[in-house]
Amino acid sequence: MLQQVNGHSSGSGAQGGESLREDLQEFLSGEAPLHQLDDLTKVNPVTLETVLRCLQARYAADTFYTNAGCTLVALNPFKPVPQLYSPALMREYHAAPQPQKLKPHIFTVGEQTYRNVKSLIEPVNQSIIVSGESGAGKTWTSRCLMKFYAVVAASPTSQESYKIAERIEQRILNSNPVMEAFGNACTLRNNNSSRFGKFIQLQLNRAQQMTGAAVQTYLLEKTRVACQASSERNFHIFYQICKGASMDERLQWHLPEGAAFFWLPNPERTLEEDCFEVTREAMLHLGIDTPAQNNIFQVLAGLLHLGNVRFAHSEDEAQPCHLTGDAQCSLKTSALLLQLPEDPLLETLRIRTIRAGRQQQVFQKPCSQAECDTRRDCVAKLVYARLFDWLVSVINSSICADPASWTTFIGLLDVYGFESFPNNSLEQLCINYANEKLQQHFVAHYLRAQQEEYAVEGLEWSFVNYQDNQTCLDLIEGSPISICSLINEECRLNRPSSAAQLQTRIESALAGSPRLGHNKLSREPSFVVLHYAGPVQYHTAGLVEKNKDPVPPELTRLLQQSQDPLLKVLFPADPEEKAQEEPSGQSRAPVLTVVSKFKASLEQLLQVLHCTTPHYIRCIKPNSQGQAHSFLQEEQGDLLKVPRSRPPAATPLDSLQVLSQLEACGLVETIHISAAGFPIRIPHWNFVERYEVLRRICARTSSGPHSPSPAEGHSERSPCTEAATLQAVLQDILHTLPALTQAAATLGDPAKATPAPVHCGRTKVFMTDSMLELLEHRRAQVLEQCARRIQGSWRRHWHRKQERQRRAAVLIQAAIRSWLARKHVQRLHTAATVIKRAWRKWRIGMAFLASKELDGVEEKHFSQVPLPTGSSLLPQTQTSLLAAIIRLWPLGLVLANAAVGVRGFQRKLVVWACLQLPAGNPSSYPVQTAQGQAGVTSIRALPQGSIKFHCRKSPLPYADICPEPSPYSVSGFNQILLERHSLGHG
Ligand SMILES: Nc1ncnc2c1ncn2[C@@H]1O[C@H](COP(=O)(O)OP(=O)(O)OP(=O)(O)O)[C@@H](O)[C@H]1O
Repeated sequence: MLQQVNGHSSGSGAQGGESLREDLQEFLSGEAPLHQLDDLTKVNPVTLETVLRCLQARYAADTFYTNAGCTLVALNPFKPVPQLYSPALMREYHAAPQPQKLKPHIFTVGEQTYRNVKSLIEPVNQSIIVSGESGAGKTWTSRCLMKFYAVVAASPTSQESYKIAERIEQRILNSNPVMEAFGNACTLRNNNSSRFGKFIQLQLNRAQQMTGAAVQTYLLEKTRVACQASSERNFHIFYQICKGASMDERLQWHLPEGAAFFWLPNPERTLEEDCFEVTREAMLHLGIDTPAQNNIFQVLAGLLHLGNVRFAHSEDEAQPCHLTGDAQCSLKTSALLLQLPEDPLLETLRIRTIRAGRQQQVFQKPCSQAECDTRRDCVAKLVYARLFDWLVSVINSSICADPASWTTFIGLLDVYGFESFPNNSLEQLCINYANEKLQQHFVAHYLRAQQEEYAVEGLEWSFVNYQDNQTCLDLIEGSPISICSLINEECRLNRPSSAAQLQTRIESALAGSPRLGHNKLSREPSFVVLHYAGPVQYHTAGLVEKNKDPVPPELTRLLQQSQDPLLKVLFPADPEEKAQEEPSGQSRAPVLTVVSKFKASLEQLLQVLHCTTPHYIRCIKPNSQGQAHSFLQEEQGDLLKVPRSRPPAATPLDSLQVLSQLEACGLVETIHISAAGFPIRIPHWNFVERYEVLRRICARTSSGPHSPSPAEGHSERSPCTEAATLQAVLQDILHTLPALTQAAATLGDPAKATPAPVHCGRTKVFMTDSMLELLEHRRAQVLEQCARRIQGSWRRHWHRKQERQRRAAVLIQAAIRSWLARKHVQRLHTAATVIKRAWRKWRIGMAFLASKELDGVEEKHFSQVPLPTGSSLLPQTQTSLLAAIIRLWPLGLVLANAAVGVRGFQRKLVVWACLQLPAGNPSSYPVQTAQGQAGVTSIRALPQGSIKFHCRKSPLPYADICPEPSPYSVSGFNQILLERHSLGHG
């Protein structure tokens, strides 16, 4: 379903699909992590994948029990789990006010059954059906449950009754090792595999105390006595006696140490189940005393020796087969141990007795080697099967309470799971037939439970259209024609028919059955039955013979001759039995075939189960290696190791086995039943929360009775928590669904145009996968539209924001630039002011220095300079003269120091030009130079503007240099006077 949902979003890529899937997974499964989900039906949606994931997560968290509706799924830990089955825990579950609120456990089931019995609500009797494949933990579970009842159902008031109860419980518990020793064997799949089915009835009195028990067994695999698959073993008891017998017993039973027996393969393997002492002890508790035990073990030793009796092929058909090698010795020992006459034993094994004609004339015909082997094996199987039945009857007589002393019971059915091997025969047909029957029983019960849930939610059951496995049962056991009836008919007619003929008969007679298949690729004659757990191919070869399970009457007669006390009990000389064992072709009595016997016992069992309240425990084997910490998950096709450091130890084939177990135990069927109804159950609030978007979108296009306007819808959102509003919103969403399906139809998806399979219960919305798919698809569309709108708005907003930011940036930049410019100007201004101030200061300093540099006599000296002749010069003339002096001082200097070449008039001209005296008589401006005179050597101007005459030779290096015309030209501390004009005007 999730894949389908993903299919819609495939356009958005695998990643998008994955995220949607996770999102949906999270939504459907709620917040709880998978390993915390106590009930597999709460895994939403209930698919194989999610169920496997949940089981795997729980297994990784060392949580081995999980509910699956009315079923408990038990994962085999394959390791001792401390305190998981402790008496303290038993008492805790027993004392809990609501044990179902504790963690799922077999004790929850145990306690539930116990309380049901106490409540006396019909049907009072309870049954627990423990199923699963070999090695999944059925026997373990049954054993633990028996211990649980032994603890909780034993609270007698008086000391005496306490002792009685304790003795009974001990006997019940002791029946386990005895039955396991005789009925269990080491197989490829389980070291302690039960080779029989059993139903244990724990009998309770009015005070719900365990007063006794009864065991019923089904289909013991007796062929194992004489025939074991390679790498497998015979029943445990044979190994126990060979390994555990004392020296005396070895002598008594002719079991020398290291003796080899054909029927004792792989004796070197030592298992914990090979504990002879435990078996003997338990037998003793059950009332089988030591002599009786010895008798049993002696017979078993006799059978082992019988297995060593080997026949050689006889060239002459008229002659019986000879014995090979040590066979004679083995025959002798076997006859001795079985207390049978040796010769009749050999003769019965080698010669067939035939009665023919009206007179019932007796003919004797030597058997072929194969027939001899079959007859020898038949003796062993017959003895062992009867011994086993006898043991069961002894156990029953030991543990069974007086019918008047018990009123109710709790039944424990430990039944072999569904089997499908490469080569399936009558045994698998019977086992799978039983599983089909139990599955039908389970389905009826599960559907009833479902019905109850729907009723609680106020839903009508008629929506669920589920076909159970009746068609398959019709094919197997139906009347008048079915597989069983056809096989029985072959036995009754006793006509020679080949395997191919049987196949043709079955196929032609049952051609109309939808559950009958045919494997065209199979070379062997076979037919295929489509079981609820998958198709199984049954080979027809040997089917009729196995069904007849013929016991030549002479073999029974022979065993009746035994002097052994046990064999005498097992094979009493019963005239009725004798008559029944007449050759079937001649007898008018109905043939008692394996199938008919099995069918009868199965019907009896189902009758019992129908009168009880059933409880189901499905045992699952997490891996085929029997390893702890590894769980195989089908989806990934590989080994999912809990601690990742461990190396992988299983192949993908194993992962298929995990899935097939889930199929075989009916878990897949449970899922299918869920799918036939409403596998998706979403609480109202969650539904509204997720799909409210649909309502708001659809409100624009359609106006349902509850559809508010979009604006209303918006304002309504917050009060949704109110129950009434929630209901209104829920109804609105549900009203949009027909429009959705219609839209899907117009878009050319007719599959989704079917009426919306959605039902609103009291607390949950129930729907099918397809509806969820449609809702999710529409939601994805709506979200996409919303996403587009959000993207558009966001882009617009973003662009506006960007524009605003750009403008702001420009503004900020301009402001900063102007601020910087102002700052710069300010700095320059400040700097200029500082410079100016410093400059002024410096100039003042310079002027001061300059003034100090000049001697202070000049002015005085100048004033004292004698006026030229004719001191009648006017002050104006004096000023002019002073100006001339000032203007001419450089020239004077030049001339005074000039080269010798300028003389006389030339010299005068130069002076004239220099002075720029007004035209006139130059002689009126006599020029005095310092040359040749001590006196003014330079004229300097102080910064203050006053003029000083330097009367002596200046030490300043620049005093002789012609000054620049610039008023700022400064070349020494004192300034060479340049302001000619100001001086002139001054
Ligand atoms: N709850 C458990 N805790 C620990 N180990 C377990 C548990 N259940 C089963 N096992 C282990 O798994 C093995 C097989 O279990 P068990 O014999 O009960 O399987 P089964 O389903 O009865 O097989 P079969 O049908 O062949 O008899 C046990 O011998 C035991 O080692």
